[in-house]
Amino acid sequence: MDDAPRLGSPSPYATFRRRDWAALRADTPMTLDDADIDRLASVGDPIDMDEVEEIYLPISRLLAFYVAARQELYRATQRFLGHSETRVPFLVAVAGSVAVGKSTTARVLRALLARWPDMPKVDLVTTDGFLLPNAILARENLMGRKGFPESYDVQGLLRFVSDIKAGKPRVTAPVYSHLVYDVVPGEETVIEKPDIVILEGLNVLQVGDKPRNGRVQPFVSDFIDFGIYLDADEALLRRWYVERFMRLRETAFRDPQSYFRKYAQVSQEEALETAETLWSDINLPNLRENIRPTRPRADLILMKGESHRIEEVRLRKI
Ligand SMILES: Nc1ncnc2c1ncn2[C@@H]1O[C@H](COP(=O)(O)OP(=O)(O)O)[C@@H](O)[C@H]1O
Ligand SMILES: CC(C)(COP(=O)(O)O)[C@@H](O)C(=O)NCCC(=O)O
Repeated sequence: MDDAPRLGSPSPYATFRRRDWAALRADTPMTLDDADIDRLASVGDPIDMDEVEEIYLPISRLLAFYVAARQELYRATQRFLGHSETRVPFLVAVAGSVAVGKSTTARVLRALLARWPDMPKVDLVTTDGFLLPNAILARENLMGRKGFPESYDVQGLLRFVSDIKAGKPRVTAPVYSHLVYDVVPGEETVIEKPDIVILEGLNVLQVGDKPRNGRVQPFVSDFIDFGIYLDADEALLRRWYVERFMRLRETAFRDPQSYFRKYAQVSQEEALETAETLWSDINLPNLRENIRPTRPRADLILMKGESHRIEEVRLRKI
């Protein structure tokens, strides 16, 4: 991984091989069983008890320290201002390429954090709900740019995260359906009085555009308390994307409502070609131009190898 700062200054990250990271679990108890773990995996993204014990329990322990420390900082400001103390939700971001397995990571984290002894309320939101509807993307000639910064309602997403951090008791987000490949009109996710929100998506560590009207543009990453970047080599990501597409042909694409239903009918070769094209024309350029450049902004970088196993962990130490 190349996250070293320029000019020979020391890396801001401490790097761990899997075994060394696993030891940092210390005495964190395991609160999930095999059935929980099976339920949390996504299509084509396997996860097992070893992965939870060796990778995710140390992350859960680390996050407990971060949440307590962040809360103490808020309290300091509130005391200074003479305000009565209120809790401010802690925002965790999970970023990374399409098909890297962000949704599994986000779900496992949610399950672990929700079982901390103080039973925090943990909500999970994906940024795809803030994609512009297909009707607008088509009108703006952006259907081939889904997932790129210009395909999102950035202001809506920004309002959503700033409302959460401002302690608004009820915040809503639009909902995206992978099945119909579009935002679902009238549907929403409701977030009420969360302690922790996990925000998962391609763009959660991105920063705003160039200054406009003399003002620096804020972005979602301004509100993130802890950012995780899930990474893997491009060749693996491509393989996982294509394999998932071919597996979905046997399942989700058979649904008459599926945007990709045509690909459940065509030949294996034609479906493969489509998956390869979606990867090389949309998802790979987006990874290179907009997603991977945000990696050095993460607090924790998880590097996956074959079989989706996390082989290396980098933790920001400065
Ligand atoms: N065309 C599709 N039809 C149904 N489900 C899909 C489709 N594409 C992706 N998914 C599912 O949507 C979820 C999010 O996928 P993605 O945005 O690629 O992120 P990641 O793989 O990093 O979790 C995954 O659980 C995946 O299995
Ligand atoms: C919906 C996505 C943009 C991911 O959105 P996210 O939740 O990360 O904001 C992505 O899964 C996607 O559909 N990309 C478009 C190209 C494709 O069909 O693979």
